Amino acid sequence: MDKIQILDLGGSIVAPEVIDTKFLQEMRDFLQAWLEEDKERKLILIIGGGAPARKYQAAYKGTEADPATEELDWIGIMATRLNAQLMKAVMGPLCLDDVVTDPTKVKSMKGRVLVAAGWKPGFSTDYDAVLLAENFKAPTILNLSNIKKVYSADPNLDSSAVPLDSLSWEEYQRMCGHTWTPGKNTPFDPIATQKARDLGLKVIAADGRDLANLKNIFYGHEYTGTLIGPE
Ligand SMILES: Nc1ncnc2c1ncn2[C@@H]1O[C@H](COP(=O)(O)OP(=O)(O)O)[C@@H](O)[C@H]1O
Ligand SMILES: O=c1ccn([C@@H]2O[C@H](COP(=O)(O)OP(=O)(O)O)[C@@H](O)[C@H]2O)c(=O)[nH]1
Repeated sequence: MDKIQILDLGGSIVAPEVIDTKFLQEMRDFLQAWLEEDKERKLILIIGGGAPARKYQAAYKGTEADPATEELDWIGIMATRLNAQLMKAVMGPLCLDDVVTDPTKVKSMKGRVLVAAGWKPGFSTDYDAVLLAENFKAPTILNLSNIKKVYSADPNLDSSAVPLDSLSWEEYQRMCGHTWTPGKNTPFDPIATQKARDLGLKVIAADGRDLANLKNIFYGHEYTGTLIGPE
């Protein structure tokens, strides 16, 4: 496991319809224990918009026949910032920096944990995670959301979709496309995908609520999830 770990935490994990405070506490305890084992370890947590983003975007969409894409993104960004502020508080003294809102400006951290939120319209927090991985020279992003694996198609729309253990960036792009729409539901967003591919990064997509599985990933044991890239 790398000394610096980039956790791209989907909003569905941090802020689902009802926030699961016990889960947040358990996740904090697990991450804290991992950090305590080695003084050189660090964590960057990038937090998605979750239910508040979708709820507020839906409210705005309800008022407009043709809602502005940028407004939808800004609403989503503000939700990521609220969720990130919550995560920063949950991490307590491990996190000494303010929540990051421009990933291009940050190249170091004071604490053991850095928490980041959305930056500007045009992509999701997956892209912000890629920019932070680039700045901190981390080769892998752990993308944690509400799915156990990436499937051959969206399993919620296609019942014949099969789970995949690994795939290349090219295969992933063929499946999830190249264009961005606010609130888009894909395991990794298309803009982030192109940048991750260009940088030769790896992404492990896994279920963020399964802490036993997360432990397996952190400690290099066999895990349930999908490896995308690096080719
Ligand atoms: N090929 C695919 N494999 C798995 N899930 C997919 C795929 N394509 C689309 N999805 C959708 O992506 C969703 C996960 O993305 P998202 O809801 O944005 O997660 P998060 O909010 O946790 O980042 C799944 O619930 C699923 O509906
Ligand atoms: O840098 C960013 C991050 C987020 N968003 C917007 O905020 C929404 C919620 O963020 P994200 O998709 O990362 O949250 P998640 O789907 O993981 O809950 C996105 O759909 C975008 O509309 C954005 O425009 N720029």
